[in-house]
Amino acid sequence: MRITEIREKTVSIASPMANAYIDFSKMTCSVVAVVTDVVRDGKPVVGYGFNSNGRYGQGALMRERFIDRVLTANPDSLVDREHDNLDPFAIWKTLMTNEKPGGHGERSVAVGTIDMAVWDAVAKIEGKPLYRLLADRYRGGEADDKVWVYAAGGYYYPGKDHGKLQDEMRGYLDRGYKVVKMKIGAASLEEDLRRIEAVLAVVGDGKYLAVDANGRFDLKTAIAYAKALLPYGLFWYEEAGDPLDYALQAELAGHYPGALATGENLFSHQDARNLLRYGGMRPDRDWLQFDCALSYGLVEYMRTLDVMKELGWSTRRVVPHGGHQMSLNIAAGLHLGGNESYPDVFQPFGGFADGISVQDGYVGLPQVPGVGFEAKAALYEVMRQLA
Ligand SMILES: O=C([O-])CC(=O)C(=O)O
Ligand SMILES: [Mg+2]
Repeated sequence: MRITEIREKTVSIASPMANAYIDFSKMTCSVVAVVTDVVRDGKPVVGYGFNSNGRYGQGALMRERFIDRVLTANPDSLVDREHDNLDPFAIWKTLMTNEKPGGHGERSVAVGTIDMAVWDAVAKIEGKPLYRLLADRYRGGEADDKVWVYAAGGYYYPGKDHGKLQDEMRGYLDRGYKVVKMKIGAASLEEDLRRIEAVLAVVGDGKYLAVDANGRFDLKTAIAYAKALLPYGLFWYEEAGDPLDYALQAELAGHYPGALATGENLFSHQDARNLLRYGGMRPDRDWLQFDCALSYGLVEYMRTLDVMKELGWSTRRVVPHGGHQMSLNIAAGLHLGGNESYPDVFQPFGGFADGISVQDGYVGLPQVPGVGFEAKAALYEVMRQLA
């Protein structure tokens, strides 16, 4: 049993929208295919992955370092004998040969994307949906059969007025979502409050609305927003300041008794541990948003979940960033609190399997082997072209 080839390509996920920090006019992501010599249903098993959004494609790193390490390793060293399958942990270790500690980012995206494709292949070889495999191996067989999801959008677009923002949010509620998320921080506080009130007029109550500042604010601005947001009783207030500014995050918590969320731009279990040690995050109300696709994949994600456990956090406090099916599988299989969803943006990568609707804010998973990419036709069309 061996990996015969790893292919990658960069695809565009460009759109005119912006959050408080970047616009997406040139955004790309990597798509990866891990081709194996294992045959199922008369065809070689191919695992697929992609790297979520926001960090651009990482094909150069894959081509220059990572793919070769796997293809030149002794194939027997990458096999999991106990399960007669590929070994994602051994492959991860091979990928990370001669990589120094620290400095997580870019390479964590390259590795996370390949790792996703490896797990997709592993679940296909085992003939199970990935979430089922994860529950069987790591949670005594107990999987969640549906996952809480919220609809993320509410971006700034040229010419987008409050009416269009309201239409967008109404569209999410019509499709079964209960909680929606919108961007803040690219307008003045006064204008953002008007946008928030426009959305509240649609969703009905602050508990159905989360807001995301994408790391834009300094401490003073973060606190000014905190004071203004508090009376709305929002679902969460996300990424107020720089993702690595744990002192800001901790100080902010002292001014905001409501729920805070952050973590999508932390790419290792060490960075996650620093957030939990020094960021003042509260395990009884706050939310963590680590995204495996950006942060060295599921192998590293399990280390992050271990760190959380050591520091007194339930896995149910994690709702990953990225709106992808990989995190949906991890959520269902490893008992996370939910998952982000992009019903409209980042297509065809946003959203979940075709024909599975969101009901009362929960979504089910397709019963196909692997991550479920084959059950999302528009996405599979992009992936299929690779292998
Ligand atoms: O706008 C982005 O970069 C995506 C983001 O923060 C989120 O989905 O929470
Ligand atoms: Mg965010």
